[in-house]
Amino acid sequence: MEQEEDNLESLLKWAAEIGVSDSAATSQHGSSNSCLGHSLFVSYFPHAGGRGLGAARDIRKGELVLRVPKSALLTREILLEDEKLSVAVNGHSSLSPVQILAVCLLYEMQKGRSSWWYPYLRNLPHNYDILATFGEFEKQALQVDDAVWAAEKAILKAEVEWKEANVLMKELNLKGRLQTFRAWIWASATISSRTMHIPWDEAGCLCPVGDLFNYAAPGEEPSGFEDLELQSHTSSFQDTTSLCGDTTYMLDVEQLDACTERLTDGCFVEDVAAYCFYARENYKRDEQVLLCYGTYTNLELLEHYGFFLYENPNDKVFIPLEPEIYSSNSWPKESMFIHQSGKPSFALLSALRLWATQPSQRRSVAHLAYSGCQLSVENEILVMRWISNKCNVLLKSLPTSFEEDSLLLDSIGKVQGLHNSLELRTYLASFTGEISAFVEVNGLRNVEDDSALPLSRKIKRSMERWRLAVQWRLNYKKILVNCISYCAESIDSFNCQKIISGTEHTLI
Ligand SMILES: C[S@@+](CC[C@H](N)C(=O)[O-])C[C@H]1O[C@@H](n2cnc3c(N)ncnc32)[C@H](O)[C@@H]1O
Repeated sequence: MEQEEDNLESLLKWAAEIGVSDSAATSQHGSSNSCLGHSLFVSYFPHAGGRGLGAARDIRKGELVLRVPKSALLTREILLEDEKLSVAVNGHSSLSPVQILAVCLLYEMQKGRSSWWYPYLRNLPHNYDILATFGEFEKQALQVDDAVWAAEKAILKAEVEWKEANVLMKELNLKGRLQTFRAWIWASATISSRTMHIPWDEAGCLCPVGDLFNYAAPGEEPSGFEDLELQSHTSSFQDTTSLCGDTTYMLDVEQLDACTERLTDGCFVEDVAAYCFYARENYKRDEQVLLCYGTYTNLELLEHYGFFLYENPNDKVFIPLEPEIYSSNSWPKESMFIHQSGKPSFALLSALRLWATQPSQRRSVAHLAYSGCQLSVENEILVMRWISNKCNVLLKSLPTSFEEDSLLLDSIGKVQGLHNSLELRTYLASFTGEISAFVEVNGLRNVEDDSALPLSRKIKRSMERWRLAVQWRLNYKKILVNCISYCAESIDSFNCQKIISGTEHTLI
């Protein structure tokens, strides 16, 4: 712990020396022991990302809170100034920019203390929980086909990319441990979860100190109109055009445009040749200052960043639809889903209303369906029943129920609090099912009775990924449960309308 604090202190000192600053006054560069203190400080936020940045004072929305000069950004371009690396990389033009950045990163790690980036590199996380790190047990614990496939794809992609880069890593004489799949996953996860967009390199850059911001999802779209759902990634800067007051250190329109394109609250600003980070909202002193990395579902967050949000306004559940539904409308597939709240998306409702209409009548009501109108009480009840039934079938097709998962999650939480293999074995002895399978898979069944050794790091990591998988599927099921309630409430209200109007066929 003390070592970590020392490492962090050296990082902040080094960053100050190279011009990273959270102060608008450029004169502070190089003189301070830390690049932070004016606007930000590093702290630990146990329920929102762990290590992150807090507000050192009250901060107004739109204020510049951190600037990282171009020379401090770790890019392929800078790392390839090393001649040996550059010559070797030149012979491997088939590797992607991200693969090359991964090799460059591992090559830089090999330099150890002699690397110019050492103060930064040694503060990088040692482990990640992105989908590509999931073992078979953890992958299956996701239960939902789409998620299991996403994990399989991510693992396969990492393996293929690693094998492709292997020749280059050998040529560079990387140490054995830096050539392993484990090291590759570490480098890929570092890139996936920490790089920021730069206009001149699609692999992005690592941004010292700037990569300490934890994530907040972009808020609701300003108009609330769901067409915006069709843009898979929206910017949290959309509503900052009304900024007022002292604009000296605030986002100007051009910067705003630049950042909007990049879809985050931070962007590279050419004029000042620095990565600039702006407050996405007003913060009170000591609150965590968050950054929007983009618009992601929970599965996407897990895939690329190794975490997800319990409350994610951009989470979605896709229910399987009959081919005829897809062919009877022109909505893109990805627009037909259920929101985190349980409400069917605009496009899903529109598509189902049309599909539930007699084929001979579809043409005449299509314009109403596409503009979001309900077609008739009967049609609406049919649609709600259909969605509710689909959700029920989907829930029943999964190996465990919402309630069972909640209990399991409690047990995993308790297990994570245990200290050694003996405690673990004793606690888990009474369990069957998935818990028992975890014990088996991790070889805990054969632990000696008197083993009071602390749990291995490997087991703790595996347990954390298992917890993530169970929590993810629980959130997924919660959306389906919410949707069933939403449909039931809608059906009740339509039945009331039917009674009042005395007819089943009126257009609403
Ligand atoms: C760019 S880094 C942010 C700083 C990071 N916490 C650190 O200690 O270096 C992104 C990583 O932080 C964690 N993270 C960020 N936001 C989070 C959040 N809201 N909840 C949980 N973890 C989060 C995830 O592990 C993610 O991959």
